[in-house]
Amino acid sequence: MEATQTMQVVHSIAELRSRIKDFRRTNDQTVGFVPTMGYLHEGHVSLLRKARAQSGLVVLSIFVNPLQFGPGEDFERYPRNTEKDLQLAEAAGADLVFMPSVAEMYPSPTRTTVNVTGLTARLCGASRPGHFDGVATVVSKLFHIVQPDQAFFGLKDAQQIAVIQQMVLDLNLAVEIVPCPTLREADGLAMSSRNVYLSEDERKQALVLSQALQKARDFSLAQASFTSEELEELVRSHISTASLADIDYVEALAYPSLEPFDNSHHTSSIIIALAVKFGKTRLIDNLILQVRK
Ligand SMILES: Nc1ncnc2c1ncn2[C@@H]1O[C@H](COP(=O)(O)OP(=O)(O)OP(=O)(O)O)[C@@H](O)[C@H]1O
Ligand SMILES: CC(C)(CO)[C@@H](O)C(=O)[O-]
Ligand code: BAL
Repeated sequence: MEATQTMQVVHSIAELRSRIKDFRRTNDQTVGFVPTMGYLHEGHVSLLRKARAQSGLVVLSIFVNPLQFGPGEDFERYPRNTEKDLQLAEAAGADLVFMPSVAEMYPSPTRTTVNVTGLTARLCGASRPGHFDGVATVVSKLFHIVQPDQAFFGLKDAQQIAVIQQMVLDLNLAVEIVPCPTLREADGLAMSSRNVYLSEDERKQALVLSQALQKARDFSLAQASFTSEELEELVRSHISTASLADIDYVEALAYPSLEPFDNSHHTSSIIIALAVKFGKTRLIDNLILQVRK
């Protein structure tokens, strides 16, 4: 297959494998992979563009993975728009789109799961028990199916990247994980498929998230050193100015170890990660600071 051919959509694992095999037989270029849950926005498009620039074949997956949703979460109502997704994917240069059904990915109750310990103890791992088992399991399956040289992930899900990097290391998977920056709306809100759930008021108030992180960045630049508590308090107090915000967590940790730190002098990279609910909508965002020594 030539990278310039029109984009192809496949639903079965066997067909995807056969197309990638054909590409590998006739090419020595790399395969780049962008896993998503669909309802694509510019954040996803930026991952596809990066994959396009670096790979001979660009594979996109669209699969809302039931294994990573807990009871009472939004699996059934997760937004879907296949027609628009395919238009955006083609414009961004995807070659192959893999859209399996749940039955194709999980033909029988799965008895094998991938559990990354330690890194999943805090943040979304603590708030969404089992979530990262679902993510690591489906990403591991997708990596085995696609066998990409590189896989592109957004830093909006920074804990997810740390977990997947650890899984790749521990299981000797032959794929390079490429972390990509968070794309934001013009006013600063991190792009997310779930933003569509927000009411007009919630959307306005959700701005406090990126503002709070910006305040934390300014504070960190103005201080010779600081503690995690100082950063967390600053972020929490700004978010609390929004009456509709219900904080799930705000945590400052070393990154990518996701271990607590006392004083910024002791670590080189710090994440301030947050999850906040507006009504039924849970949004995440984060900021990664490189600490001056
Ligand atoms: N704003 C963004 N900028 C860059 N990458 C992003 C952004 N939002 C999501 N991604 C990345 O796109 C990939 C697929 O994510 P996903 O389909 O869950 O989208 P999402 O918008 O994060 O959805 P949701 O917020 O509902 O979980 C992940 O690697 C994710 O980190
Ligand atoms: C990586 C992923 C596609 C696995 O379902 C999902 O967690 C996501 O969209 O970030
Ligand atoms: N981007 C993370 C997918 C989820 O929230 O399940």
